[in-house]
Amino acid sequence: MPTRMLIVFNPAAGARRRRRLFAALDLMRGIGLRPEVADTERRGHAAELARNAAAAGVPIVVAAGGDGTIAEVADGLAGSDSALGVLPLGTANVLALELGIPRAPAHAAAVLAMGRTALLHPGLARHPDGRELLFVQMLGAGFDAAVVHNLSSPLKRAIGKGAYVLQTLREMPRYPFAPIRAEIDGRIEDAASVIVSKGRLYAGRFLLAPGADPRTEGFHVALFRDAGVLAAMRYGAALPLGLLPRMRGVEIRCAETVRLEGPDLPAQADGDAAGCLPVMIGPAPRPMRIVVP
Ligand SMILES: Nc1ncnc2c1ncn2[C@@H]1O[C@H](COP(=O)(O)OP(=O)(O)OP(=O)(O)O)[C@@H](O)[C@H]1O
Repeated sequence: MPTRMLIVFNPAAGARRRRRLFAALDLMRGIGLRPEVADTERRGHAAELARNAAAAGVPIVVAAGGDGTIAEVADGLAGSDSALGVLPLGTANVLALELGIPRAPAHAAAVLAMGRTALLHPGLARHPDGRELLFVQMLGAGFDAAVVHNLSSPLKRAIGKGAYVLQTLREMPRYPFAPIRAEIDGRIEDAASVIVSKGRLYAGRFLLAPGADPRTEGFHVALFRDAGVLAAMRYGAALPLGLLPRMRGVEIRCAETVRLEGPDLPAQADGDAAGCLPVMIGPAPRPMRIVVP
C-alpha cells in the first residue's frame, strides 16, 4: 500500500464536491492512509501543485475534480515517476468512466489505496506560439469547442450536464460552421467539426470512437463531415443513442499526429477552452502511470 499521497482538490464546484472528498478521506484514514490535501486556487494551479509534489518524490498525486483537473495534474506530473490518481468529482468524468474508476468516493478511494497502475498515453497539443497543452481524453475543434468556450461556469455548477445541452442549443443558430482542414498523418481531410480522441467515450458515457483506449498510443480522429444546424442536431441526437460512430457523415480515422487548421475556430481540450486553431497534436514525450481498479 502506498504511504505518501497528495490529493489536489478543485473546490470550484462547491460544497457537494467537498462532502464527496471527505467521504473518500474517511475511507482512506480508516485503513491507515494519511493523504495530504491541497485545494486549487485558480486555473492552472493543479499543475503547479502536482509538479511540486512530483519534484518532492510523492509517489501518487490524485486529481480530485473533473477531466480538466485531471489534465492539469497529468501536465504537472509529465516526465516524472509519480503516478496519477483520480477521484472523480467532476461534471462528466469521462476518463474515470473510460477506465472503470468508480464514481462513489469510498470505492474510488479503495482503488487509490490499492495503488495498482496502468500506463497512460496522453496527447500533446502545440500552438504556433509555442504554447503546449497536455490532454488525457480528447481535443475537439469546431462546434463542440464553441460550446465549451461559451459555457458559463455558474450555469455548469447550477445544472451540471444540462448546461452543455442548453449551450449546444444556444450555439446552433450562431456557430458559423466554417470548414476545418485536418492533416491526419500527412493526409488532408475536410470536416465541419473534428474530435481527436484518446478514449472511446465522449461527454460522459457516450460512445464516440469504439476502438480507442487512452492506455495505448495514438489517436482516433472523428471527422464530422456535414455542416449546419440540421447536421449538428442529427449528431446531437445520435450521441446519447450510441449511434454516432456508425452514422452517415461521421468517419473515424486512426492517427499518430494530427494538424488542425481553420479560420480562427475554437479548440477545447478535456472539456476546457484550449485557444484557437491552428493546433498540432501528437503524443506527449513520455507515457505516465495512472492508478486503476
Ligand atoms: N480554484 C479554482 N477556481 C476556479 N477554477 C478552477 C479552480 N481550480 C481549478 N479550476 C478550473 O476548473 C476547471 C474545471 O474543473 P474540473 O475539470 O475539475 O470540473 P468539471 O469541468 O466540472 O468536470 P468535467 O471536466 O468532468 O466536466 C479546470 O480546468 C480548472 O482549470
